[in-house]
Amino acid sequence: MLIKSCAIIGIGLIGGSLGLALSERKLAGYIYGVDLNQENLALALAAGAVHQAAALPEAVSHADLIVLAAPVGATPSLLKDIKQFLKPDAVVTDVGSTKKSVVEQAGELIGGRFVGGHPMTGAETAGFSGADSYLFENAFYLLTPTSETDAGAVDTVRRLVQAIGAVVLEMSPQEHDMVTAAISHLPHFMAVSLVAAVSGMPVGDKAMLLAAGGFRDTTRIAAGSPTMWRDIFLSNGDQVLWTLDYMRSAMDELESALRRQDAEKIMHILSGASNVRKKLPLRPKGYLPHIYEIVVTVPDRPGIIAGLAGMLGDAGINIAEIEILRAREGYGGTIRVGFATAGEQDRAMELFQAKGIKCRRKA
Ligand SMILES: NC(=O)C1=CN([C@@H]2O[C@H](COP(=O)(O)OP(=O)(O)OC[C@H]3O[C@@H](n4cnc5c(N)ncnc54)[C@H](O)[C@@H]3O)[C@@H](O)[C@H]2O)C=CC1
Ligand SMILES: O=C(O)C(=O)Cc1ccc(O)cc1
Repeated sequence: MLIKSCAIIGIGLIGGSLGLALSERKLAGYIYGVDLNQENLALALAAGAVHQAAALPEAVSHADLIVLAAPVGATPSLLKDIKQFLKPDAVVTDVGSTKKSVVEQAGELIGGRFVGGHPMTGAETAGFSGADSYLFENAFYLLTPTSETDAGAVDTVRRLVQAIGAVVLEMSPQEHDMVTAAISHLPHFMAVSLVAAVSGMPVGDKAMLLAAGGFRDTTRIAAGSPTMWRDIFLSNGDQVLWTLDYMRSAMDELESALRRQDAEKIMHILSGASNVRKKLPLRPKGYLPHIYEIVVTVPDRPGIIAGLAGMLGDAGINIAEIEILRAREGYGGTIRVGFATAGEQDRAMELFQAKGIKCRRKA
């Protein structure tokens, strides 16, 4: 056990997943859940993510660790609310998607015992019903201590984050907000704008009916919680606007090449993006062990994944990772299967090939 008593304020997707991860791994002796939403509290209690649903004063006054996991717009008033009830040596952290303003406010209100945190993992489903105790496994978890932050408090949060299976990266709140504006907030801005733009076109209704592949992939995150994303945009407005300047120049460049019918320039831009996209790491390379992968193409039939998993299981081959890369109704799917060793990868290839299943080694 790392923490005797913990209070999670906001027991939705992230707070709930944290509660599950802490309780299943027995990392916290007692977990209080605080939320305005009674349904989320009841679900969290029933699933064992918290031991007790409590009011904020009771939870905070007993807790050694307080985790703020409500949307970032609620954090400033929560910091004020918890201040008067904190035990003298309690550590406070948050999971919010933006860091600079929260870390500044927390520094003023709470001092060095606040450690800014941000798990780089999640989903577009809000609320406890989407909570998952494995959410943090192998995910980057950003911590943003400053020169004012207490080293012991950082150590407490770092050990807890590592214990739930995440990979800690430390950076300044300012750098955090620039990086996440680029890889998370700008993509969300673009996904939302893409949905709005296409819905507003005269062909919008028919286009939505046919939307598949590219449109679906590019807009998945637009289904995320409007409350959460409103707060993120408002709290990181300057950095999001800064990334939009880059976005506009990139779009202008492609647009002007198109207006000029400049095939060579268009090709150059497309190839450049294609090369960068293909090299995106699937997982934090260098932090986790190498995974030996194969890609399997199978018909779209009920039970097909269970069939593949069963064949591997019968042969004593352990699956380290499995991911559906593509699944189109009626067209079959492509599945990436990862193994811990090259030997298991070889044996899986032989097994599938012997059964006539289309597969290839992933480079
Ligand atoms: N959803 C995601 O993929 C990720 C979200 N985050 C951050 O995590 C935080 C929580 O997000 P989610 O769990 O996704 O949202 P959620 O909507 O699933 O959960 C938030 C919970 O906070 C509660 N809440 C709101 N105001 C409150 C208040 N004043 N006092 C107590 N409870 C309150 C809500 O009732 C809700 O149950 C946000 O700051 C978000 O930016 C960070 C990483 C990923
Ligand atoms: O659904 C996804 O792909 C996400 O990227 C989830 C997410 C949303 C907000 C964050 O601050 C971090 C991760």
